[in-house]
Amino acid sequence: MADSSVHLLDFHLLSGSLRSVVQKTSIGHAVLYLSLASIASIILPRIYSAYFGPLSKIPGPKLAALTNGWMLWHLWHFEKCAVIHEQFKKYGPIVRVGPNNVALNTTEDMKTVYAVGAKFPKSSFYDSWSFNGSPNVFSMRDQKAHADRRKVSSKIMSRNALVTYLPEINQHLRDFVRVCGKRAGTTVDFVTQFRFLALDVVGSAAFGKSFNLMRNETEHPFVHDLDACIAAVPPRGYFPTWVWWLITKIPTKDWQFALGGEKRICEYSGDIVDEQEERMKKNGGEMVKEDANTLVGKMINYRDENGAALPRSAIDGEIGIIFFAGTDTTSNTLAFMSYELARHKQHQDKLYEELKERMPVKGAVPDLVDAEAWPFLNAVIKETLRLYAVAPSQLERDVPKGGTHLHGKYIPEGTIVGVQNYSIHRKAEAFPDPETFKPERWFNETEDMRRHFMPFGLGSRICLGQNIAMLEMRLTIATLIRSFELTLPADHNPADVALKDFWLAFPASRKVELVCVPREE
Ligand code: HEM
Repeated sequence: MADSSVHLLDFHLLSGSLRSVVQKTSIGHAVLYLSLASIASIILPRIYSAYFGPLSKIPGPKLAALTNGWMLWHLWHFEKCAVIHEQFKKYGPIVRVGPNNVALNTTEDMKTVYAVGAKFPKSSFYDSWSFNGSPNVFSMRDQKAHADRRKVSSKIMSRNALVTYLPEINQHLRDFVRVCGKRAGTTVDFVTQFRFLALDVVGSAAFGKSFNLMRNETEHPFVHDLDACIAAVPPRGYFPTWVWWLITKIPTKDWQFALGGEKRICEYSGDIVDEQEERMKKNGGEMVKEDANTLVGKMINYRDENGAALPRSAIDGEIGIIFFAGTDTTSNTLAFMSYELARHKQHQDKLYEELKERMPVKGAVPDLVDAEAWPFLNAVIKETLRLYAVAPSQLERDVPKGGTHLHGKYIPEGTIVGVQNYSIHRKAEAFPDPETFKPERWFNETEDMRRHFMPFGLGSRICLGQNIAMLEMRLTIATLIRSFELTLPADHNPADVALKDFWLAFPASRKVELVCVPREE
C-alpha cells in the first residue's frame, strides 16, 4: 500500500513537471526534444545490444556490433568475404559482423546450419531474389514450400536429364572454338565469351530454347539486363526497406536502367512461356512432347496438392532466376580458371598432355562420361572452385525458434548466421599453402578436404544447377585447351583479375583478358 502511494506521488510529480516543461517549451524546442528522443530510441538499443545483449559475448569489431553500416561499407567496396576472412584470423571461428549477424568458420558449423534436416531457413536477404514479387526456388524461405518447388526442377537439372541436350550443347562449344579461332592472337575478354556461352548452354539445357549467341556472334539485350540485375538485386537484400526506397529514387539513367533489369528478365522469360503455350494451343491443348521435359513445361504442368497451377508471374520469375543464377556463376568460374591456367604454364601443359592423349581430334568436343574421369581436368576444376567459389561470402540463415548454442555461446532466435566458403576453402589444415593454385592437391583427396569443400553450398539448398555447371566447365575447358594455348597479354596487371565480391564473385576489372594461340601439332 505504502509502495503504490509512493508511485502515485512520483507519477503526479513527474506528470506535473512534464506539463510545466511542455508549457514552457517553444515548438523549436519540442522538435529538438522529439528528434533527440527518436535518435536515442534507435541508438540506445544498439548500444545495449553491442555491450550487454546476448550477442555481446561474441568477439568482433565493435563498430560492426553497433551498426550494419560496417558491413555495407565493405560490401560497397566489393570486399565483404575478404574482410570477414580477416576477422576470423583476428578473433577466431565465431565473429559478430553485424548487430544481428554472426559469421562462423568450422565444419561443425557447416553441419549445424546447412545439413539436410537443419531447421535454419534462408535469411530475409533472399527475399530480394524473388522476381516478379513471387518467391522462387532460390529465394523461398519457407522450408516446406521450398521442398515442394524444388521437386519441379530437380529432375530436369539431373545429370541424366542433361545428357539429352548434349548434341545442342556440343554445337555451342564448337561455335565457341570457332569464335576463339577467329580471334586467335588478339586479346580476348573471356568473361564476355564465357558469359555468352553460359547463356546458350542454360537456354538449351533448361528451357529448350537457346540464344545462340555463339553461333550468331551477336550480343542480345538480355546480357545488359543481367548486368542490371546484378547491380540491383544483392544490395536490395542488404539495405533496410526505407533506405532502399530512397535509393530507388536516385534519378540517374544508368541506375534506373539497373532497377528495371529484373522486370526485363521476367518479360523475356514470359516470352518463352508464351511460345510454349502457343504450341500447346495449336496441339489441341496438349503440351508437345519436346516441351514437356523442359523446365518451362514442368512449371506450366505443375499442380500443388490442391490441384492449383502456379500463377503466371511465378512461372516467369522462376525461369528468370534460373537464367540469373545459371549464367555468371559458371562463366566467372571459367574465366578465373582460364586465368590460372594462363599464368601457370606448367599446369596448362600438364592439362594439355592429358587432353591430347584422350582427345585425338583437335576442335572436337569430348564425350562427357570420359571427361568426368580425367584426373587433371577435374583437379583443375576443383582447385578453381576452391579458390574462386563464386558465391564466396556468408550463405545467410536465420537461427530458428528457441535459439541455438554455437562455440559455447547462446545465439538467440532470429539472429542471422552463416559460414563463408571463401574462408572454409582456405583452411590450411585441409589445404596446405591455401592461397596457391595447386590442382595436384586433389590427386590425394582426403576426408578433410571433402569436409571443407562447399562451392555449391550444402544440404537442401545446395545448388540446383551444379550438374549443368560441372558439365559445362568440363566440356568447355577440355575443348578450349585441346585447341589453344592461353597466354597473358603483355600489358597484364594482376590487380585487374583480383577476386571481388558483391554476393557474386567477379574479377576486379570485370574482364579476364587473355590471348589464345592455336596449338601446333
Ligand atoms: C560454378 C557454378 C555455380 C556455383 C559455384 C553455384 C553456387 C551456388 C551456391 C553456393 C548456392 C547456394 C546458395 C545458398 O545456399 O544460399 C546455389 C544455389 C542455386 N543455384 Fe547455383 N551455382 C553455380 C551454377 C548454377 C547454375 C548453372 C544454375 C542453373 C542453371 C544454378 C542455379 C541455382 C539455384 C536455382 C539455386 C538455389 C537452390 C535452392 O535454394 O534450392 N547455379 N548455387
